[in-house]
Amino acid sequence: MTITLIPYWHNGVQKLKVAPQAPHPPKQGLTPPTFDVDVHIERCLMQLRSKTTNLEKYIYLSQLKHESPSIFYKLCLEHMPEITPIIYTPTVGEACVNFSHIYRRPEGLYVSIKDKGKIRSVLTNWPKVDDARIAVVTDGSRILGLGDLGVNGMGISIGKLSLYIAGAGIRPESTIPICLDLGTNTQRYLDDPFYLGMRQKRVADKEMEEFMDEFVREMTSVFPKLMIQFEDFSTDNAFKYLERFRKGNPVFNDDIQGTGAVVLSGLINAARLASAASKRPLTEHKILFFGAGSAGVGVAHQLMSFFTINGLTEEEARRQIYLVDSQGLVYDARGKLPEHKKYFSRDDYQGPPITDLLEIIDYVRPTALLGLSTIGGAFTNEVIEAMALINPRPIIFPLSNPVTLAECTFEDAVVHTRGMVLFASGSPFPEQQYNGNTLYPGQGNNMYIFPGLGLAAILARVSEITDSMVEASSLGLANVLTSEETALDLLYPRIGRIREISAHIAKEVIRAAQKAGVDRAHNLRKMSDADLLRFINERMWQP
Ligand SMILES: O=C([O-])CC(=O)C(=O)O
Ligand SMILES: [Mg+2]
Repeated sequence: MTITLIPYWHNGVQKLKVAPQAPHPPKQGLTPPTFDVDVHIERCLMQLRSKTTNLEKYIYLSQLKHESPSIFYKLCLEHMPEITPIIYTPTVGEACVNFSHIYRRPEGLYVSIKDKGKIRSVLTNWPKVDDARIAVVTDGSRILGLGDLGVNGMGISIGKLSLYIAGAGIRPESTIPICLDLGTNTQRYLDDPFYLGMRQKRVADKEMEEFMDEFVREMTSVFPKLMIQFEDFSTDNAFKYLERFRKGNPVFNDDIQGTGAVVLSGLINAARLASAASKRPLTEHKILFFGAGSAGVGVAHQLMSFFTINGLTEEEARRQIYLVDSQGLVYDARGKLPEHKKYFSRDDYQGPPITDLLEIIDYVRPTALLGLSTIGGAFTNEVIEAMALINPRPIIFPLSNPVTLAECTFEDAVVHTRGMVLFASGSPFPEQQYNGNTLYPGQGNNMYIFPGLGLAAILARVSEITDSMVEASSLGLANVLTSEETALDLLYPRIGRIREISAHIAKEVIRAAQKAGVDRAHNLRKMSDADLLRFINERMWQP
């Protein structure tokens, strides 16, 4: 027997290890005579395409993932644009709504309010405690724009982690999808005999707080190398628990910070393209937020920090931002406001309340209109035309998920701006033909950010995730476009390049972590950028 040595990196030092022996060929007769993996990927694709509904496709893929993770992830990587909308937004939304009906087998970890006081004993039941590096945790209270889905929210934790594995090469056994069952206020589920969660209303704030304190304390103790991504908590709790736990723990909130980073990145590239006509840098744009929940306010804060880094005072930066919520323009004289909206409330408007979006556009004259309202179709043709009337290249981002809740379609945005729109949505839309040109919609979804950010957090073993790291992920994404992509007016890179994109983002985030002094893998500090990038690529799991 010959022994082959292969080089690898450990703590920044190149070492050698014995190459694994080729697996024994399958015993003759137990597989078909001419089985071939590459042909099998095509076979799976053919089987997938034969399903007539998206939900059936979702079920097919989750069975495939269970039976053969390597084939599943190979399929994902080779056909990212086709697979992503099934395992993730928008189909994952439908899968969550129906989760208790399509349920096949346990996947992930359920921690319920009845475990309060003994959460540790639930966490230690996880079969791969030592491998755990990343958990996506939801309480199901605001799944995409679909509202309180209770324990059915598990589907979103599973979907996000599939993208971590496919998009950033996190090892499958390092991931833990978690759903916290704190009850649900959705009566339809409480009445549903198939519903898999506790049949009770959501617990009161104080009880949730005690539960969350115990949960995070035990998570960091049972899984000391774990990063936690909070996902789809209702707005108040999203802000509250991010602030409560982010100091000294590697936690981040995908809806506030991930969405903030991805939208900033799209705005940077949109402003670059728009400036050819308007000569206006992003810092001079006026941004109107239609929707003031966790995502809207998260994006507004991300934008603020970009503005101030680029020379505006805090006051100047704040003046560029206008929030609209369900009661119209957010301004001081309107009366009491929830905490997360106060900072952006306008003091230069005295009333009366303006609720009509067209009137608000007329008053603000925004250069960019961002939809984070979960009100499908809120950007009517008149709204789109109004934006086109005041901007040569209007920036219109209907970001609500899933696709049915998008504020407008790409087609409407193209037609009513005569092809001039700079567009990104949260969920995917098909490209459009206009005047003989193909126009491409951007997908401003946090899926571009979290895989690379999480990979960086794991590799650099960070003690916390700073604003500067989130900012670095955003700028990293904005700068990763190829010249071919820029020439096509794309705002985001093609999703098929996700591994390359994630590696680049991870490098930028690790550098930011080092600057902030929150990295614990000090050996990465002395690597050159090229070595760090190679190290990141080598660490990615390959199906
Ligand atoms: O999951 C997605 O597609 C993006 C997201 O975080 C959300 O909409 O809550
Ligand atoms: Mg989310």
